[in-house]
Amino acid sequence: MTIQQTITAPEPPAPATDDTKVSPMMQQYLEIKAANPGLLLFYRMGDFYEIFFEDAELASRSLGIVLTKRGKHQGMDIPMCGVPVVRADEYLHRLIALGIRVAVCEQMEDPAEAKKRGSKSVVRRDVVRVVTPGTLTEDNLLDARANNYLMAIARAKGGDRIGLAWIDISTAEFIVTECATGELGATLARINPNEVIVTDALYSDPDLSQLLRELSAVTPLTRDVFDTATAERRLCDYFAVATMDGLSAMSRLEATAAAACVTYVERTQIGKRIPLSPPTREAVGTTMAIDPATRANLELTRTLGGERRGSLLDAIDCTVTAAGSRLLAQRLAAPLTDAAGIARRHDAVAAFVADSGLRDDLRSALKVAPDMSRALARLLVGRGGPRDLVCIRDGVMAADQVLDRLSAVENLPAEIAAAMAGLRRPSRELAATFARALDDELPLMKRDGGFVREGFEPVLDETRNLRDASRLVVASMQARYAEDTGVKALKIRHNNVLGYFVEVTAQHGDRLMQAPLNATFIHRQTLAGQVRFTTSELGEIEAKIANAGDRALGLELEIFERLAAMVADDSDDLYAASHAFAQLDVATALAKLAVDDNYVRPEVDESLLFAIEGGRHPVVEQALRRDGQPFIANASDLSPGPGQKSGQIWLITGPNMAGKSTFLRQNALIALLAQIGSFVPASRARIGIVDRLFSRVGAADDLARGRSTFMVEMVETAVILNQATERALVILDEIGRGTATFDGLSIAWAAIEHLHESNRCRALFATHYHELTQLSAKLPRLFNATVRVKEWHGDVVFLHEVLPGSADRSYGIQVAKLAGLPPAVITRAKAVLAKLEAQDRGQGAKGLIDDLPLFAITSRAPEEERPPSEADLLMEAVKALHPDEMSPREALDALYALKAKLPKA
Ligand SMILES: Nc1ncnc2c1ncn2[C@@H]1O[C@H](COP(=O)(O)OP(=O)(O)OP(=O)(O)O)[C@@H](O)[C@H]1O
Repeated sequence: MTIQQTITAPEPPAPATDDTKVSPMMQQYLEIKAANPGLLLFYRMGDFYEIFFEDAELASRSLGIVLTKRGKHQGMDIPMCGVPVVRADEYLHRLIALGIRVAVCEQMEDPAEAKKRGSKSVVRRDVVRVVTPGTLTEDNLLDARANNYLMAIARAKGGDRIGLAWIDISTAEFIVTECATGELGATLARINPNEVIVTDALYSDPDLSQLLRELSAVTPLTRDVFDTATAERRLCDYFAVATMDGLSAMSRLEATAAAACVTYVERTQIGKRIPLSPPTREAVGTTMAIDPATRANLELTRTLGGERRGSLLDAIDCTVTAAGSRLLAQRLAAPLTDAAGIARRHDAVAAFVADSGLRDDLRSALKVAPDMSRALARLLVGRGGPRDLVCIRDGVMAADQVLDRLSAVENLPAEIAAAMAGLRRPSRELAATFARALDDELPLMKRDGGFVREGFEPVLDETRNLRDASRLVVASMQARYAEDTGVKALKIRHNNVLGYFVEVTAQHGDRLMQAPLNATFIHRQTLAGQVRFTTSELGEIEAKIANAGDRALGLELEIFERLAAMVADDSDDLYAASHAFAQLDVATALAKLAVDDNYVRPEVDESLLFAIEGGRHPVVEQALRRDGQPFIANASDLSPGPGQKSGQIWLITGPNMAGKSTFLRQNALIALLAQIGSFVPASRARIGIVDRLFSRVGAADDLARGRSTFMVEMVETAVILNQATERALVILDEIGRGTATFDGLSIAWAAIEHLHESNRCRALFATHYHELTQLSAKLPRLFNATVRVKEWHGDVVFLHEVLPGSADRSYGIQVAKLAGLPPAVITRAKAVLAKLEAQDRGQGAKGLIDDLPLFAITSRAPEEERPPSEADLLMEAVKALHPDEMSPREALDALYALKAKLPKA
């Protein structure tokens, strides 16, 4: 869903006349609202964020909270609703999920301060932060297992190239790249940003609007954010450097997008500088291209129903840390295409497969290691708490543990050695200081105090003693007052309104209000059952306690800032260590998966091989295992045959439910797993790098985009036939089934010829059009395979074995019977089928193969070259006539001339 919020500020208030008087507070609200267009305003009033006008209506609808009224504006009621500050995160989370951006406006001074300026003065307020889906840092607003990307898309006027930059504030990642407009969809699908920013103009560009509107949140911004002329300067300012040359080489478009990202971050974080790594350029062509339809069809990170459960990622994710899970998802989104890089990852997995003790020890250590990167990000933007500091301390300590364990092993592969180098980077002194400074029990917020360990800072200890000693004084005072007044039940209590006060039950109240006790006890409040007093002595001690308490808190906050500054100084090294943890987590997790599910190391090289022995489907296998069912392993071989230069196409026929789709998908997933650096579910796999993966499987309507099932199928097929090259792997399942039989068969027929002659890629093609198997007689790289079933007393038994050959029938009626169609329908269907088959006998497609020349030949005879027909000539002659300029005689002659051109009967 795309939401471009058009929350408009209410009309600015008219000058105050008697009936349109605007209160000073409302005046302030309207000014702040007008300064923050397009944002829903959370306006802090005491313990609530209040929301007014149209914002209130939107919030009430979106959050299901009660809409009330508060006062009047220009004679009309002001709609209002409120969110308690303590629950604000929960509500923010829901608004963000709907793509609504929120400006949080806080009270910038104590109400008492405002009062000093006059009784009518309004508390100073300001927007301290804009909360948007792509700029979150709070743990409770983020999905721990997924990256949270903000992406900027820039395009030069009239150009075809697009500059992209994306950042994850919570991990400091900052990446830029460029692509052609046509590749934008695939790139967006790969990165899967949580928020995209574009110019207003791009947002309404007809070429891109469809694509952009399908994203979860798109924020159109004014042109200045994407201004190319100032891009470099804005980047230099952000990174506090004189020139970007030293940071990274970027194209102008990339720099424009990168600058848009930092400007947007600055605008949303208001006054806080978010630390980001300098932008790195994503190397073009180093990852397998997978278009959005293929990602969706293969259910890589979500099932077609939108769930994580049941997806490939869910099946292979054995990571034990959130950062590891995020890295695995990133790798799955962008499999590598260089054999050396892939081998490096396989080496690491292999080392952990071979040494189960090492694997288990590391996993146990990683399990308790905290998510340092997100704690780091919070600390760096000034939103961190004491628990984030502890997270850093524990992270560095965990790094030592992991290093200890790894140091005991010899000859570790390069990927693990690199991770170890990352773990060594953070300063150990920092961890030691933190260990001395931080208490065992920690409050969530730094402003609650009490997180610095006793003994760390002598001045703090002294101040705390003073505060605590004064508290003891209060206790002894209570005993003395009880004695002096003779009221045993006298208590000294504290609340925020009265501060410290003496409380007695109503029956003793009078005594304290009379001489001589009234000289000491000053009456403050009478409640139903109690009477409350203060004394000057109590006032003094209260001031002392408050002072000492305030000073202790002030000292603690100073210490907090000192520690946070140490983190900031060491942030690059801490990020490196955090990434190293994630790398180790992914490598050990993939090793565990390989061992538990019996995966092997694939042999990946630059060839065009694709030979899988004993291949299985990673997700279906796990599902069947849970039901106690075995998965039948199957081989495939799309490698070029002897004397051939290009890979093969397998045409798979077989009954419904036999396992064709499963077989197709498993081969695609094996290639993908191999290239992310994982072992694969097979007994042996030899794979020549796949640079592009295409799949067209299943059929689904896309009514939201106004496309029928058949249209979706054809659009996706068109992409494949237009783009697949020799290094691609193509999976096509039942092309043409969404239309009339002969249309479908013809399309499938022509598509196979095109794949074979033009694309020359490795491909798997499943179909129920058995006529297509004839094509193997003409196409040397087309190989027929079938999924075996057995017929048993009229029923069908699925064996799920893929073998050379072709199926003679689809057993559709037997499958329908299994599905529970009424017996009468089954009997009737059998009769109809028998009749149809008898009629069709001898007239099938067998003749076609001889009658029709191959695709390659037909394509060489373009339509324009045929001689004009008589109808064409006639049309030309009619077009040449100009009736308005003709005399009746000329018109009659022309009519005779036309008649003469008609073919003689
Ligand atoms: N190799 C296998 N081993 C065990 N069970 C399998 C295997 N392949 C498929 N199955 C089971 O058979 C079911 C049907 O498989 P699949 O959807 O791949 O069939 P299909 O031939 O594509 O059917 P249709 O032509 O009706 O679309 C799967 O859900 C799975 O449970």
